[in-house]
Amino acid sequence: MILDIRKLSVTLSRHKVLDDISLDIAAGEVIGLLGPNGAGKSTLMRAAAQLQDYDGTIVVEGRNAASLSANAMARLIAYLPQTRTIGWRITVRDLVGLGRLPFRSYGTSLNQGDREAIDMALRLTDTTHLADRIASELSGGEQARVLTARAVAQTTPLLVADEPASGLDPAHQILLMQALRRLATQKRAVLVSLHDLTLAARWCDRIVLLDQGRLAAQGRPAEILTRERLASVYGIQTHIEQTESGLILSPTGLVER
Ligand SMILES: Nc1ncnc2c1ncn2[C@@H]1O[C@H](COP(=O)(O)OP(=O)(O)OP(=O)(O)O)[C@@H](O)[C@H]1O
Repeated sequence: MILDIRKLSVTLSRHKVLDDISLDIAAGEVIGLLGPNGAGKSTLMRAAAQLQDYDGTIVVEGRNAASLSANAMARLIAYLPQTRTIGWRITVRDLVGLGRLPFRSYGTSLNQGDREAIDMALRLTDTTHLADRIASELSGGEQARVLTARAVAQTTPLLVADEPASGLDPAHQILLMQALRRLATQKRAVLVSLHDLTLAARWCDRIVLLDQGRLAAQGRPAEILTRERLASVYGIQTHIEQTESGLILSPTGLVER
């Protein structure tokens, strides 16, 4: 098991933001973390990356995450936060290269393995042609892809990505999901939060659905993303169609409450 979360609870300003969440992620899996705004997705991801205090246990690759050093954690989990604005003048290649820091001793230069990881991350995110540009001068979607590349370059067993598809054009959304699928191999896995139901249904092995800090359901996309459940969790009416390329889910309106 790559990630094992047991009885995770988080309380912020006396408000229980996550309540008794248990889930595990095996090697090879892409897990889609879904739920309405405020459901607790970012909080769960931040807790998994040890950026958030919590109650419960989080085990990464058999090791209790709470007892790991920051550097050891950075070799196990790459975390892509939701906010993705680049505030400094740095080239794209140098920024993506920051993903290699956990593997380098202070003051040493990039080795062949580092350069290969950076090139792979640039390729997977379709940012190779941007490598020599100043990252802060890129468009919003380009900056988002570059920051995804930085996390990919970390080559960790687990990638935790908070809404990496937001702001991307449709082609780059598909490229991103293909890249996440490619990253999930026998040794690696991905936890990704998404608001696009079709992307989640088509590209994720499993959906974990949060609702008001609780685990509403988890399982295969077709089992979880049903009209009834989407109505009760998101308050939407949804047109669902099974096509040759997979499930398509289009929200068509709001449920009258
Ligand atoms: N510091 C804080 N103090 C109090 N409540 C907080 C704090 N940070 C977050 N929250 C609350 O925790 C809940 C979960 O927030 P979180 O960001 O995890 O949701 P989310 O599912 O990622 O939402 P979104 O889809 O909007 O990104 C929200 O109700 C939010 O208002």
